Amino acid sequence: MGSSGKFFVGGNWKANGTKESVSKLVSGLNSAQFPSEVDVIVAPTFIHLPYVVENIDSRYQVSAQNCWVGRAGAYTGEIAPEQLTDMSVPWVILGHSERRSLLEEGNDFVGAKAANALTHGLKVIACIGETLEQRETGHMYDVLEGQLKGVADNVVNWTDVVVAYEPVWAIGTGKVATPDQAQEVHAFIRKWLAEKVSQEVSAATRIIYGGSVNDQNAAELASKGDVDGFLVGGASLKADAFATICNARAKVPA
Ligand SMILES: O=C[C@H](O)COP(=O)(O)O
Repeated sequence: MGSSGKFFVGGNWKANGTKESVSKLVSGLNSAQFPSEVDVIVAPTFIHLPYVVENIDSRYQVSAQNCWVGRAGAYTGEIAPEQLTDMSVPWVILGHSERRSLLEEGNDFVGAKAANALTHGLKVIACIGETLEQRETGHMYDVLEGQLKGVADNVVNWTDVVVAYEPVWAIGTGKVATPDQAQEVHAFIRKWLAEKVSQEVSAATRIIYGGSVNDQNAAELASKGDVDGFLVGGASLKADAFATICNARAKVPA
């Protein structure tokens, strides 16, 4: 059973884009068609956020890809949540596996960042996911539980939290999880939320899938009951492909 919320598609642009390519992408997205029953979020780099906030049409919501764990202040190179809300950026992606592995962000740190972001009025896309080695050695569910616990130990109100399941082995590799693999883990996450947080949070929280989602595979993944949307990397840099993914729930796979 999926969440009671709207289907959700996020585009994580990662460290991609130039003034020229971002302008072309925004204009392509402004011409794209998708149903109003889908929440569509785009997450440019910090440096491109003001341009995107100013120029993308109001059907889209804008997200940062990270924020600081505390208030604004003497934290060189960081951006605090209240600075994002001041710039009309309502969302932030936290705990992406690239930050967990490259910057050694741990479960509790990600949870603390999520709590801080929520306190300052941001909505949070909280990412979790296992590596191939963790999956193949039977540690997948322990890893996912630890990551979920990091969020649950810190976050009190889940209303503005979306959980993104992104198996590390599927990110940017072209090796998408099968619809059944995604459904199995999403169902596990929903059950965990019901048991460890509350039935209400489990029923209302959107659990989205990320990892090599594209315009060819999105509809079949979206047909799974517990897949409430996607977090898209590479394919979100192409307006046409991204628009197709935004329409995935409406399509019946062949
Ligand atoms: O945040 C998005 C994910 O890392 C997925 O990236 P990808 O679609 O390029 O595999």
